[in-house]
Amino acid sequence: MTTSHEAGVQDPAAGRDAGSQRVRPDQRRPVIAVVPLRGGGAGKTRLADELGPAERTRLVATLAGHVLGALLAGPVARVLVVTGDPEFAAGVMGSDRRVRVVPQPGGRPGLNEAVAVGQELALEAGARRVLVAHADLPLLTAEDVGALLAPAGRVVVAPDRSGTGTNALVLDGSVSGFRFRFGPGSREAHEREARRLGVVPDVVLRAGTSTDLDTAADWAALPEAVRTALRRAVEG
Ligand SMILES: Nc1nc2c(ncn2[C@@H]2O[C@H](COP(=O)(O)OP(=O)(O)OP(=O)(O)O)[C@@H](O)[C@H]2O)c(=O)[nH]1
Ligand SMILES: C=C(OP(=O)(O)O)C(=O)O
Repeated sequence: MTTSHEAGVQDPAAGRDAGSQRVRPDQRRPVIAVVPLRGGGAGKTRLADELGPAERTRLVATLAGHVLGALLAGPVARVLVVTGDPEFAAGVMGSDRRVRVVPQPGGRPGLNEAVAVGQELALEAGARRVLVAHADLPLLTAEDVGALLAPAGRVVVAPDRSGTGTNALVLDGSVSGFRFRFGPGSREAHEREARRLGVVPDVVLRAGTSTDLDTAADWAALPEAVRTALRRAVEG
C-alpha cells in the first residue's frame, strides 16, 4: 500500500505513525529536524477567502502531521516543533516520543526566531546536522528528506516552486552564525548567507520540497488525489 510519505497527503491521520520499520538513525550524532509551526488559528491567512478559520486550522494540522510523518520515516532522529501554540502542536503530534513541542519564547517572535531557537536546541542536543522544514509541504516524502540530506555540503537550500523562497534548509552542525532569512526572497538570502560563511550552498529541487501550500493557486496546482484528501481533511 502506498503511504502518505511516498505520495503526498492522502489521509489526515496518515502522517503520524510511520517510520517504525525504517532504518535506525545514529543516535550519538543525530540529524535533528526543526519545524516552525504557527498556531492553528493563526496560519494560512492567504487562504482566508477560500477556507474558514476551522478549516484552516484543520489544514494546518493535517499538513503538519504529514510533514512530521515524512521526516520521521527517514534518517531524522528527532523533531523539534517550535510554536507559539504548544497546545495545538501537541494535538497535531499524537504521542510520538521523537517529537518535542518547544514553546516559542515570547521575547523571540516570528518565523526566523522560531527556527533559530530550534537550531540552538538541536545543537545543544548534539545534532550532526539540523534540517529545517516548513510544516506546509503536502507532497514531502521520506525520499525527499533523504535527498535533502544527500549532499555532503554544509548548507543545503530547498527553494519553493517560484524559486524565490525557501521551504527547507539543512545546516551542518559545524556551521555557526548562519542568520535565517525566511520571508520574501529567502532563497537568494540563504544562499548569500552560506557564501558569507565561506560555504558553497547545495540546492535541492524536487516536487516534494518545492511544493508548499499558501495560496489558492498552490492548492489548484496540487495533484488531484492530494487535493481530494486535503479537502476531506479540512471539511472535518
Ligand atoms: N513558530 C512560528 N512558526 C511560524 C511563524 N510564521 C510562520 N510559521 C511557520 O513557518 C512555516 C511557513 O509559514 P508561512 O507559509 O510563511 O506562513 P503561514 O502561517 O503558513 O501562512 P500565511 O498566514 O498565509 O503567511 C509554516 O510551518 C508556519 O506554520 C511564526 O511566527 N512562528
Ligand atoms: C517564509 C517563506 O515562504 P512562504 O511564506 O511563502 O511560505 C520563505 O520562502 O522564506
